[in-house]
Amino acid sequence: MRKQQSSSSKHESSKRQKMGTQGKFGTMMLLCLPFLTTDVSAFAPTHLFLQPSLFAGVNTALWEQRRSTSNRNSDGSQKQRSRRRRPTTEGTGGTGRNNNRNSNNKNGKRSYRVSNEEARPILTNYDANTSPQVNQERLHRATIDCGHFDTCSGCSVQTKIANIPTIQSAQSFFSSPWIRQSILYDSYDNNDDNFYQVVVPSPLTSWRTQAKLVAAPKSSAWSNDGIQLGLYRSKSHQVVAIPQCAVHHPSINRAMETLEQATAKAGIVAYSSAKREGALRYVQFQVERTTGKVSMTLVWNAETIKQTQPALSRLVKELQRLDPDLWHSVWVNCNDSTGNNILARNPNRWHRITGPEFLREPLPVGDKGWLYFTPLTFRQGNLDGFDILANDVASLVPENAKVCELYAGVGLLGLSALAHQATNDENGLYWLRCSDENPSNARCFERAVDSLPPDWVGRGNRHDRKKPQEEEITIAQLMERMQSGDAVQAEPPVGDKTSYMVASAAKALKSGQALGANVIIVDPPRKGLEFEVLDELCKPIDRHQDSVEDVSMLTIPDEMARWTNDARTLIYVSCGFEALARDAERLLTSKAGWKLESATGYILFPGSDHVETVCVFQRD
Ligand SMILES: C[S@@+](CC[C@H](N)C(=O)[O-])C[C@H]1O[C@@H](n2cnc3c(N)ncnc32)[C@H](O)[C@@H]1O
Repeated sequence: MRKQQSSSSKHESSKRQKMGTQGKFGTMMLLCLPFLTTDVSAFAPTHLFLQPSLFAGVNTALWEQRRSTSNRNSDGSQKQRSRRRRPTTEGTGGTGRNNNRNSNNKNGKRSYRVSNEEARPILTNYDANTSPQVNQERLHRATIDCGHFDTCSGCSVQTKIANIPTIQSAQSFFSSPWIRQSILYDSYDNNDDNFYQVVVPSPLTSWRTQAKLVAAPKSSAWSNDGIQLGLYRSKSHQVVAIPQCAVHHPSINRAMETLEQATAKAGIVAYSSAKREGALRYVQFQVERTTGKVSMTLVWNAETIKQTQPALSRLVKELQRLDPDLWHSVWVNCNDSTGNNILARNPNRWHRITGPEFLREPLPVGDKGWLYFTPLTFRQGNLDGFDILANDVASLVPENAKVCELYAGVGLLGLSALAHQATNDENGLYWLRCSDENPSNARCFERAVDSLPPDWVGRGNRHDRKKPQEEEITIAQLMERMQSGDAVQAEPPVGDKTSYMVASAAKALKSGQALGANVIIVDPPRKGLEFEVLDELCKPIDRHQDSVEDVSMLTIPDEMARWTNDARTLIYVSCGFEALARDAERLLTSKAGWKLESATGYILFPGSDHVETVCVFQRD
């Protein structure tokens, strides 16, 4: 007989949340196809189809108010902020990492100190990036001032950076009469135009810690005098060089210059799509902020690593000779396809040539824990800015919540919520279940959880725990199993409170990932939620469905289950406003009972026509 679980709610701290059921989380890891590719359309500016209304200025007051209230204890006192200044940081202002890369070597280039293994830098720039005055300055007065502005397609504005079509569309959307009907009554005065807030959570320049660039021949003749890197000119295949790009982290510009020199020395030829010959197609640079070092992925026109030789070895040698301190790691992605994908998706096409596998970034909340990334995993383009967004999302999650995070990547948002609770509240999250379809994330997640205090993640001594999997399995093997339709069962790789499922969001839901969860966090790709996920979220609550946490405990057939039945809060993080508008419209016009509590636009890519939006939906 299936066991029914009882509801328990220890805390009254959240006015809206009723806690779900107790119990342990099921252990299945489902595997499915990863989508690791990025389309070349990512190089072109985004297009919006919503009609912009008159640009009427941007609002920030509510965001500031929400931030200050969410950071208060139940008695109204200010919660203790965990972002104490890092003792090892010299000087005033700036982040620990900035201070870590402020000296010059004899070539006039910055030299880098690798941070001490034990010292974990914290967000010393948190206060500046959330200051209302700084925000106003960034929105209205600051300029990007880049020499490439006239020719480069990357930026569309240099000043008044919120004056972009996407934000105009968002303002129009969130102030439309029907949306006003859908706003949670106590969060908003209907006559007030300030519901939608816009903030700039990082400086306007040097924010880009990840860049994908096109390789083109340096001279017009297709000779081997090296390559130049840049972006496609708008609506063309002509490449514009951007050596002094003002929004790049300085390490990216330095890496561009070094790679260009090295290709000339090593005689590397850029790929020509017209002739279908040449070697280097694209390059991805990812900066590890604490060290300023760069992980570089060379996208090579080859099927196998063997075909890259001996040119690749010559190039890597040259890179090490020219700037040995710069490189964190060098990877090759063998991509000989004729399609639009920048990166070949098959893990067998990825090869780590030098350096460590993982890039490490401080968890955005608190002063403990790390996040781990590889070039095969998704990583935000503006990590400083996303740190603020993650803090905001974390503070929206009620105490003792059961959180299901879909499209979780390496678990950045969910683990931030866990750290926020552990740092500020007595009881922390009840549990956190993350999932993503890319199998490379699971190991990064496990490492991140391993870097947290054991009691945060619900285990005694992490060194005593049993091995997560009996058999060692590579990403390529996982991929093969998924392609043959197999699912792999494994013990949860991490403590009792946290787990990771490798599955599409739709599959994760239908295997019970959100059963019992009162909070769901979604951060889908630009195209928005999968249809099946949206469909589930649009179903009204079935009051007769038992609140259970595991599919095996359902007392109804799976086909009749409502897989998000326990969710009362939905936090939707969106990088594609058009898709968000579509999904929000469906959620709010469905019978699911969702109301919109808040909508905040984060200008995460200052200069470009892009806004990241966080919408909070609630239902009783
Ligand atoms: C915008 S990223 C967000 C990741 C994470 N929140 C972060 O900030 O690092 C979107 C994630 O969705 C994943 N993804 C894309 N399509 C998916 C699908 N159908 N089901 C599950 N995950 C998917 C990608 O692998 C990627 O990790």
